[in-house]
Amino acid sequence: MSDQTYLTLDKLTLAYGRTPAVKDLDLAIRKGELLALLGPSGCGKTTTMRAIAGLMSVGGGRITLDGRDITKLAANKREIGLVFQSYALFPHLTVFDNVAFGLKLQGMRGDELRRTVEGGLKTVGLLEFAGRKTPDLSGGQQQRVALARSLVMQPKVLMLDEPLSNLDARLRLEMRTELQRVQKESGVTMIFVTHDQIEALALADRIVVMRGGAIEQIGTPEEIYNHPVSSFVADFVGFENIFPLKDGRLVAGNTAIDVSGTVPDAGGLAWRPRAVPLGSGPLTGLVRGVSFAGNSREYVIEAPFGMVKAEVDAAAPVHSIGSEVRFDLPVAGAAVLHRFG
Ligand SMILES: Nc1ncnc2c1ncn2[C@@H]1O[C@H](COP(=O)(O)OP(=O)(O)OP(=O)(O)O)[C@@H](O)[C@H]1O
Repeated sequence: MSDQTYLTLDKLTLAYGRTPAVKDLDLAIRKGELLALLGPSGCGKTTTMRAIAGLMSVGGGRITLDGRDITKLAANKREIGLVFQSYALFPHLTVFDNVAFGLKLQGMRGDELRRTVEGGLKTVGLLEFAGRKTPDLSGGQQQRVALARSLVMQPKVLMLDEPLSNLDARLRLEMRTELQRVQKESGVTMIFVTHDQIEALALADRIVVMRGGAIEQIGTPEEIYNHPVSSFVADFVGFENIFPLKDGRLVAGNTAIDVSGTVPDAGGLAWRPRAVPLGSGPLTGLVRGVSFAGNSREYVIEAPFGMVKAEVDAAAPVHSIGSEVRFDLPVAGAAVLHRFG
């Protein structure tokens, strides 16, 4: 991956009629990067992707690809590939002919066509299926045909909209690894849209978390997972205990929470259940729920200021439902949030 910016969105503003969808979005994507657009439904991921692909007109701002302003360029001139949730394969054509389709339109024929299509099928591990009709393939295989069909066109950027959401859990895992491998091998710059944080964390080089048509945070999976900047991102990546700071104190409602450690000057603090020790500490609560999760046990504790979730080793002493338990929210184990709300 080069450090140079390859695709740039500059103050991009998008709307459907009078309904704004994306506002003043700035984003710089590097060549060869695998970038995830992550966020809840309606945050503007698909709209952003459609604008990059040239499928919707831009209300304001600029899109630059490989040094060229493509803001107003027709979709078919942008050299951007798209793989949709529904693979949109031709059912009456073989795998080979599906992958060959776009190349033929460009006038490629004969040996060159065969070599290119076979190369694409090899990349996605489907060479032996070249003669099959696409309805006779599994969902994951169809997805790979769609991927090969886009890859052989050698797009400057390949965009995938919820690429794994139609697959069952096992296939999704398999395709995740596959997508990552194909991206690294082909070196193509890839952007994928997802609302699944696990998928984004597992796959992407960098994640863009979107909220309400704007970027909430950009970072590596480690940065997003360990250092969410806001309560919104923390909540999205599985911090279940999130509290605001007011006047240098951690609070829930109007109640101050006694944490151990010095509270920083920030918008709030967040703990994953794993970071909440049980059995000792300055806080007390009642156990309202316990569930066994293999290596660990998950507790729901009712404290005077609200519910707290804790996860401890399954081998640790069990606290039964209804019992009082001591616990801690140690500042040292918290993610410090710049913004709350
Ligand atoms: N065709 C449309 N007409 C009017 N408004 C639209 C249209 N498509 C999307 N919107 C609105 O634009 C905003 C952004 O939608 P968008 O589809 O980009 O979100 P998303 O993050 O991709 O969501 P999802 O994960 O549900 O696909 C939303 O408020 C949505 O209601």
